[in-house]
Amino acid sequence: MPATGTVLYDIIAGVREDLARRETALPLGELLAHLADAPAPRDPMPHFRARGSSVIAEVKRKSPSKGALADIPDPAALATAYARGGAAAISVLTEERRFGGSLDDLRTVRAAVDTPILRKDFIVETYQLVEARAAGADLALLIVAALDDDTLRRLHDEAGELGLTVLVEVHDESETERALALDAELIGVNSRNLKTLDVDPGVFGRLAHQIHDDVVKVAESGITGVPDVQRFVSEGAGVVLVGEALVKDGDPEAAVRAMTGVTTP
Ligand SMILES: O=C(O)c1ccccc1NCC(=O)[C@H](O)[C@H](O)COP(=O)(O)O
Repeated sequence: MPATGTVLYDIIAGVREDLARRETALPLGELLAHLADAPAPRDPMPHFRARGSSVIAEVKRKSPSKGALADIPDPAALATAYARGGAAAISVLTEERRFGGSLDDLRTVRAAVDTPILRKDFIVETYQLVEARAAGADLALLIVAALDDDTLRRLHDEAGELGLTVLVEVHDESETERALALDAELIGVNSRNLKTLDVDPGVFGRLAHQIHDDVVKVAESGITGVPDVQRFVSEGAGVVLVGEALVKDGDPEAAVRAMTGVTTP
């Protein structure tokens, strides 16, 4: 649903082109057969609900806002470092054009760690949810700004039927109300406006007040270290999602460990 001319609109246009090619090469009926070979989905929620901050550590090579971030020639090695550092989940960007990711990255990470994996992509079709599960993902991202209400609810329900935990992502009050209407158990507040790329750390604290205490709140984007985690935890975050700071860190294992278990002072 994003307005034409926004970054999010342009990303989704490319996603739809790439998705159409994959669907032609492997029709949904054939893809569905692959589900039988997928490992059972892992439930991230007990770790997310544990006392102190949990970290979703992201595999992210580049982005529209910052360009090239890290080559990541060995995503398995990075994911293993994240897991050793105590990551509650690993987010794998699978969008190719703007983030340099792929489903092969997700399959590689799946083979390397037991940690729950989030497929971080711009999901607009059922096919992408089935791809995620078949590749071994345990969570999928649904961006409220990218979907109308009917599609959002349908994809949310389909993801649950596939055994995927859904991270419903919002950036303003209206999108938060739409996420709450889904009875979402996991809501991510992205400090980054996906239409303009502006990052406002104040968004989380503003929207957290709208979100019920039984919903796990994830603070996403712009997190550079423990002070940012402390701020978001003090505002009600149970989970932080971190990409750039971790892929650029010389010791991602230690960086994840430092951001884990942070409680309000
Ligand atoms: O990161 C971007 O530039 C971006 C642009 C448009 C849509 C999505 C984008 N990022 C996806 C994310 O939400 C982040 O990868 C994630 O929250 C981690 O953010 P960071 O720690 O700032 O890399």
